[in-house]
Amino acid sequence: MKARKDLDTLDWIEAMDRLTSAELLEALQGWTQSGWLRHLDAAMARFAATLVPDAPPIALLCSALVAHMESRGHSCLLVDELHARPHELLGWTAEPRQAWDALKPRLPAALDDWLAALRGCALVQLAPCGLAGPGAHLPSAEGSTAPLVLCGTRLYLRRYWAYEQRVATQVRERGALREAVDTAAVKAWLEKLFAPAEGQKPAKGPDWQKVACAVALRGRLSVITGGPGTGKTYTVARLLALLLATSPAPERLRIALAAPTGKAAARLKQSIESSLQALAERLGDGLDLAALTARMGAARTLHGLLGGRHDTRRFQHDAAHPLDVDVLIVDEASMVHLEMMASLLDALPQSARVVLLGDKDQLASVEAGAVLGDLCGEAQKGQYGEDACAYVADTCGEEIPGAFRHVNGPALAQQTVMLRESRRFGGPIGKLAQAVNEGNVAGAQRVLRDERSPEAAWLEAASPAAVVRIALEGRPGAPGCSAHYLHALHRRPEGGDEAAHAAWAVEVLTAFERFRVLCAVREGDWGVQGFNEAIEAGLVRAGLLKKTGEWYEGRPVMVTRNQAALGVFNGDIGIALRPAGGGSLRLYFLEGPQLRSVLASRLADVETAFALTVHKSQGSEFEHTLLALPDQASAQVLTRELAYTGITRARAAFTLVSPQPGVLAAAIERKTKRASGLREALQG
Ligand SMILES: Nc1ncnc2c1ncn2[C@@H]1O[C@H](COP(=O)(O)OP(=O)(O)OP(=O)(O)O)[C@@H](O)[C@H]1O
Repeated sequence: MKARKDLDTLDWIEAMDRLTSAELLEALQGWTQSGWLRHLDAAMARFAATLVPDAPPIALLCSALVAHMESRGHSCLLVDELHARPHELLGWTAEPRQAWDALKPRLPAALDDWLAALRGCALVQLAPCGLAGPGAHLPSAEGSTAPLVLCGTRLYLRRYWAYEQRVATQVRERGALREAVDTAAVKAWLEKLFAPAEGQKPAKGPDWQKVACAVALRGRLSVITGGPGTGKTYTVARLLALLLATSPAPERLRIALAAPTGKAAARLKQSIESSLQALAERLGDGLDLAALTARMGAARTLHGLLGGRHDTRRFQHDAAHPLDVDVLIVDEASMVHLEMMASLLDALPQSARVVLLGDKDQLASVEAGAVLGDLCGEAQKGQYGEDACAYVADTCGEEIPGAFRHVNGPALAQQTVMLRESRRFGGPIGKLAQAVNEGNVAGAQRVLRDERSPEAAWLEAASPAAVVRIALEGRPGAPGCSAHYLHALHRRPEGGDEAAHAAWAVEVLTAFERFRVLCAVREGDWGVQGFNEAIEAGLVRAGLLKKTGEWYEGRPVMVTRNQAALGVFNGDIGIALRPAGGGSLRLYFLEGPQLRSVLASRLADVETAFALTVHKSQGSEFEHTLLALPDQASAQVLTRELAYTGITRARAAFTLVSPQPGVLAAAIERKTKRASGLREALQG
């Protein structure tokens, strides 16, 4: 009896000490003021408390943290991870870690209690794990307005759960649709399209490019992944030719090209066009590839393609107003976030084919989701089933090796092909990228320290001043630096000759594209802002730039907001120049070979672009890329994907600059894991 009484007392003391909702909201407010959470995160918890006044504190805490995790790119909050490893999940060290540790004893101790509290709370709707089933992917279908959705131990903001369900449904349905294929005709065409050029050795093992082409031909959705220079666009150009050759009504084939940024879209178009041109020269009159090129039209940003409207998440094109296309090619798919992918797939007519191209190992989108990574997580292994192997044998005359076969391979794996041989990188940069990608720290360090290969170099214990020096003077053995485009700028033609002026502007812009400083972070001496100021000041000191105000001739800028009316998009990079014959500064952009300009004073949302974040550099390449890795960046920033993406922006030379050698190892060892239920939803 006494023991019972003691227990009651303990329970009572424990209950007295339990955190109240008011205390939790106050703690969140404090965390916001300390900069550990965003204001929006704490506001989410307050909103939840208003919506459901008796919501338990753990539900309010999770409301704030699910919003916080979304801002860090996660589609959901892993409640079990939060319970078991809160510091790692939140990336909190020192002070915030102590704040969490002080709060934790006042929360229920067991994960089951957390989950029970969430399940019993009116803020939370329960959903099955995996794909919720027909109709259930529409949030309104359940008539619930709960702002959170719990699937097992994954807690979502309702919107993100709905996006994930929409993407999974679309991918599974489209991935299973097969087009009728005349295998004999396709085989004959593939042989022509992929015939090795004179003197070229045939591919060792299966020609994955050919396989990718055949696979994409028979499905309504396919994924072609591979590192830089593995021939993704080369392959897709051949797919378009194959579609033209085998379509019953080729003259009516509507093809659209798109990418997340304007720059990537322009590059895709240029690359496909040059591939088609080379192919046309080789094939002669057999196929009217010139007509195909003409019909492709401009490559668009995904935002532009879908008809993005100002200040709304909705697009002109959606399930009710689908896109007018038969074939959609989307490049740089690793940059496509979950919400955009849901909108894109919704807006595709059932009859259309979509081909996603991208490098699954690159940084995922800035916004939440890691869709390409989730779609082709197992691409390395192939996992082709009997039917796919037979189809490949019939159309490509290729035997898929046993290592890439699987009796029960996932459905999407049958429509996914990984290209494995880089045609661009063979030397040190390729080796370095591979070592980083494989998590091989010693291998990466060896390449960077090998003085016999100046293509890749490492200033291991340097200061930010070393970066500025290279930007100004270059590095021996590496082409390009920031000063070079200014030498071009000073060769400005006299007079008002428009053609001479345009040729000069192209020369300046092209020279600028040869070199770039890439940073892991935005702020501080090692960040984009610090380097932009320091490089600009250095160029002024060297007499190469005259800074006459915010806008000055030669200022390179990146657009930071879409301004469709002006034809400029987030991520576009231009240089301020005076027009032919003088006048107000205009911002000149190069899209492929096309030059265009906008009055500089009309552009408010821009920033100087001597240095960029690695994120913003995706979809671009520079002859010489300098990657500056600080040691003070938060753990989430310095990752393997960041290092790999930075390195693979380099075409001919790569320079790594770090304040101490350990930074590289730390980055390589930290592989990003974005919380998402997409892989599971695609399978279940
Ligand atoms: N099978 C091949 N035979 C000959 N040349 C090839 C082949 N595949 C690709 N190439 C060439 O290799 C280069 C890289 O190809 P491509 O641009 O298609 O690669 P990618 O994967 O799209 O690269 P990135 O990711 O950088 O855009 C191009 O010059 C292309 O013409």
